[in-house]
This record gives sequence, structure tokens and C-alpha cells, in this order.
Amino acid sequence: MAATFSWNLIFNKKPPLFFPWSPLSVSSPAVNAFSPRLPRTRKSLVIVAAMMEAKPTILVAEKLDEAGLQLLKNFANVDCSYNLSLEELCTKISLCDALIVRSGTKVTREVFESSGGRLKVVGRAGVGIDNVDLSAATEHGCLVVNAPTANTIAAAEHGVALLTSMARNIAQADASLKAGKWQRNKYVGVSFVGKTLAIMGFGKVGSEVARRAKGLGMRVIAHDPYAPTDRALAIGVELVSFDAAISIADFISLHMPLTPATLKMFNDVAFSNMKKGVRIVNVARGGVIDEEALVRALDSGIVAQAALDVFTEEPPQKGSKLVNHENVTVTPHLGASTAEAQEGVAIEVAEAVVGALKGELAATAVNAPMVPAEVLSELAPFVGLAEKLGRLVVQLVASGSAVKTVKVIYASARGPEDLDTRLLRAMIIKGLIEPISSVFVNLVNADFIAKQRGLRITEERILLYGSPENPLQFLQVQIANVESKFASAMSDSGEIKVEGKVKDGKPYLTKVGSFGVDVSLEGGLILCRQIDQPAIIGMVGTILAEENVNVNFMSVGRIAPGKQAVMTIGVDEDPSREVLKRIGNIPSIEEFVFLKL
Ligand SMILES: NC(=O)c1ccc[n+]([C@@H]2O[C@H](COP(=O)([O-])OP(=O)(O)OC[C@H]3O[C@@H](n4cnc5c(N)ncnc54)[C@H](O)[C@@H]3O)[C@@H](O)[C@H]2O)c1
Ligand SMILES: O=C(O)[C@H](O)COP(=O)(O)O
Repeated sequence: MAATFSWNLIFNKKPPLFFPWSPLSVSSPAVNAFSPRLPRTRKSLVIVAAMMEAKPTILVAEKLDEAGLQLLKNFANVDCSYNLSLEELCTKISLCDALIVRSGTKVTREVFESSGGRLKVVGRAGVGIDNVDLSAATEHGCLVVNAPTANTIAAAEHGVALLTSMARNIAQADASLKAGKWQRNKYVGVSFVGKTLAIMGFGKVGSEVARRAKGLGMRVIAHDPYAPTDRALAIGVELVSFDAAISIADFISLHMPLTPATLKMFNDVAFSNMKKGVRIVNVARGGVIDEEALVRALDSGIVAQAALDVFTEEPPQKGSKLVNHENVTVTPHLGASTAEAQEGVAIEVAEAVVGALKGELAATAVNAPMVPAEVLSELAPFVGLAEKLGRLVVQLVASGSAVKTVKVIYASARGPEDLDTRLLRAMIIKGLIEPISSVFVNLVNADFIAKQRGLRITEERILLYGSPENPLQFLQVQIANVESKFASAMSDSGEIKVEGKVKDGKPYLTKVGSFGVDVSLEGGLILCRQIDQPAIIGMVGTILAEENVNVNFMSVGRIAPGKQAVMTIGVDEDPSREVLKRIGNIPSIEEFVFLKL
């Protein structure tokens, strides 16, 4: 009987991703191909030109401190182009691997679409990422990193500066005196001692403002649905509801991010529930306040004063009623603008962008799981296994069968909390999708792409006895509700099933369907089902040897002596169609498939 024969030629056109994307290499074929007979000066010129070509390009679209620029320049070609229009940014971006911005540049979907897939990282030199379209970044597999810590103190200090200058009318009195007036009665202020300050958003900046306000003798309360009570208690702050916070407070300081949930959170209704004469500071984002409602509240006296560093539109329209209101103190988004903070954010973002371009996982990733370095190095061999099992299992699906449900089983002696599987899941998705499509899958976009393609990934853990030293004993991938082009890959329960483990740091295939196998996952793989009998291994080996195809590994798993067996043969070179046909013509081979890893 002639065997059913399947040939799967998978072009390995995309980089074998281990990290979110392939690290950029500075070696260039142009350097290797360089002729040693060229004169020395010419030779170095050629090398320099080739290195320049291989270096990534980073577009810095807003002013960045020199310390950060230097780090970028040590690694990449850096293009500092400020005040670009959207159109100019879109034109430039197709030539850039990374983009660095502050809050003044809108990184919209159009920017990602214009990049043609080249843009790998957007670095935000600051905290707020509301100016970056994160969904579009994720869909385009582009990592977004920020600099979340370096400007915390600067922002908190600016918040306190606004609070104090507002309470004592510093800006207004300064302008009055400079205009030649001496208005001591007009600028009588209010004291802080014994007053209540409500911190809205008790994160990094909010808690630093709280600490400082306590030093001013204030009672501090906070509202933050996600803040841990013990952190608040540790600095003597009581966490309360939104309504309680705004109705009790004499002063309110805003420190939450701008999100769909916080947009215009301070509106007519909120102002109407505040204590009459409340004073408000905003160093978070302009958009959290309904600015027209704030003008109404100021006019009616509900809000006695406001001090604003941020605005819905920046810069605000000339003649803005809010900016020009006599009870409003304004600064042009200066919260992060201290020499120390700017040096800090520049270094923080430059390190994150360079690390990401090198293929490292960024600790400040905003749109990808943050996997700590120690977890990453521990999981490194399993990442290769996960991708290869994904690649293998999808090639076993018969053409015409749509893959909809994939189950991943992690067998480990570790409890779920000690095994971070996000990276492994992403790599399985990469292995499943890349061989059958032209999309580029990485840690950033894996879940999104799977969802977009209607691919449901379920995960299950098997808790094994044994040493928790080894993060994973074996990994199994199953595809349900499909036909297989290699019937033996179907398990008794009707799914295509492959299983593998890591041995000596290398990925091995250990099970196909119900057959135990043992083959290193590298190069190509021939799977044959035959009736167990002498000489078959020799016959297949001879055919491959005649065609100079090197066998790197082979194993046979059988149900019982003389019954069906599955032979797995690892090959270094791709066998020709002719060779595969000859193997298929061996009478006792019932079916076989060639898979490319
Ligand atoms: N003016 C400036 O120059 C400047 C400088 C730094 C930070 N910022 C802005 O300040 C804000 C806070 O920065 P951070 O570093 O403290 O961030 P953070 O992430 O440490 O803190 C934000 C806090 O807001 C909380 N939050 C989220 N939704 C909330 C809601 N609906 N109600 C109440 N709290 C909510 C979060 O739980 C978190 O604790 C951000 O918007 C940031 O962009 C502005
Ligand atoms: O979110 C931030 O980090 C601040 O708003 C600072 O923004 P900037 O970098 O534009 O000063």
C-alpha cells in the first residue's frame, strides 16, 4: 500500500523570535564580503559604511536630555527632529526602528500604519502614555516603554509648589506688584494647617504629594480604587470613596492617569458635590477635568481657586477663559521639568529603548507582559520548545481544517504562582500562526493576533510531584476539532497532540498522538507510521543517505512488538520530493509527513 504523503515546506521567512523581536545585529554581509586587497583607508570606510547600514535608527521627536541622547548614539543612528507635523512624522517613521517622544507628540494609529512594520519600539520619556495609541501599537507588534519613575519627585514638588502658590496668591500678587500696584488686602491667602487635602490617584506622584502635605500640617485622605490600604496607612493616609473625598476636602490634588474611565471625571456633577470654596490642583492630565464645568464652578464660587499644569488641549487656545480666570494659576506642563528629572527620564527611556532593540524584555513595557530577567533566563530553553511545538502541531493539521481551539498543558512541580506562562503562551501562538500566515508575531501582539484570528487558547496545569527546580517537566499542545494529515498524531480523545520537554537545555519532541517518541527538535522532521518489523529503519536511512540527507536523530515508538510504530527522523537538510516519494513507497510505511521546524 502506498503511504499518504504530505509535504510541508515552511519558509522560515521570519526571525526565530525568542524575545519580543529579533535583536538587531550590527554584523553585515557587506563587511564579511569585504575584499582584503582594498587599501587600508578604503577598507575602514567600507566597514564604517556597512556598520552604519546595520545600525538601527532612532527618531527623537522631542527634546531629550544629553545623557539619554548619548546612550542612544552609542548604539544607533539618532535623528533629532522636533516639532514635526503628523504628516512629517508619518513620512520619517518608515525609516525608523524606534521613536522617542514626550507628551507633546501624538503617536496615532496613522504613525504605526505608516511605519510599514519597521517601528519596533516607542519610548515615552515620561509617565503618561495617553498620547500613544496603545491598541494600534500592540496590533502592529510595537513595544511601548515609558520612564515611570524618574519624574515622580519633580511632579510631586510641582504639585506642592502650585498648592502653596495658589493658597498664597503668589502668581497674582507677583503680577500685581510688577504692574506697579501694592495690593496687600487683595491677596490674603488661606492656611494649610488643619485643612483636609484629598489626593485623587494615590500612585507614585500622589503618595509623594501626600507625604509632603503631611509636613505642612494637613490631614490627608485619598481616593484610588486600586491602591493598597496598607500603603496608605503606612504614611498616615485614609483611603475613601470618590464622593467622600470630594465632599470632605478643602483642597483636592489630582494624580490619576487619563483613561476612558477618568476622562472628565471632574464635571458639573462632581463640582456640585464639593465643599464650597474648595481649591483644586491638577498636575495629572487636563482631560480628567471638564474644563468648561470648572469655569462654571469657579464663576459660581464652588471652586475658590484652581492651579493647573495640564490642559485638555496643549497649548490651550489663546484667550482661554480658564487660563485667564483671575482665580486660576497656570504653568505650561512643567511638572517633569527639573534638570534632575529630565536627565533621569532621558536615561531611563534610552536604556529601555536600546535594551528593547537589542531584544531584551523591557522592565517598563506598557503593552507587553513584563517578565523579570531571572524568570526569562530560567524559561529560555522552554521558550524554544514552546515555539517549536506550536510550529509542529499546526503543520499536522489537514488542509481545509480551520484551527479554532488550542489547549496548552503545562506539567510542573511548581504551583501556578511560581510559573509565569505568558511568554510560553506567546511563543506557542507565534509557532502556530507564523507558518501559515505572513504576520509577524511577538510577545507584544501574540494574544491580540490569536484573538483577531478567532484562535482560542486555553491553558491547563498538571501539578506533578518532583523537584520544583525544573520549571516545566513537559509541555503539551493539542488542537481539537480538526483532521490531521498524519492520522497517528490524533490522540485517543480525538485531538492532534504533541508533547515535548527540555533535556540538557535542548527542546525534544516526546509524544505524537498516543506514540512516545524521542527526537531533538531541530532542522526537519520526518514522521512515519509503519508496522513494526526489521529493516525499515535501514531502508529509510539508506534512501536518505543516497540523497546526502544527514540524519541527526531517530527514534521509534510502538504500541507493542509487531504492531504499529511511529518512527521520527530528524534531518539536517530538506529531503527532495523524490526522496519523500521513495520513502512513501516502502510497502510497510502506512503514512508519513515531513515537517519543517
Ligand atoms: N504634569 C506633569 O508633568 C506630570 C509629571 C509626572 C506625571 N504626571 C501625570 O500624573 C499622573 C500620575 O502619575 P504617577 O507616576 O503617579 O502614576 P501612577 O501610575 O503611579 O499612579 C496613578 C494612580 O492613579 C490611580 N487611578 C487609576 N484610575 C483611577 C481612578 N479612576 N480614580 C482614582 N485613582 C485612579 C492608579 O491606581 C494609580 O495608583 C499621570 O497622569 C501622569 O501622566 C504629570
Ligand atoms: O506624564 C508625564 O511624565 C509628564 O506629564 C511629563 O510630560 P513631559 O515629558 O511632556 O514633560
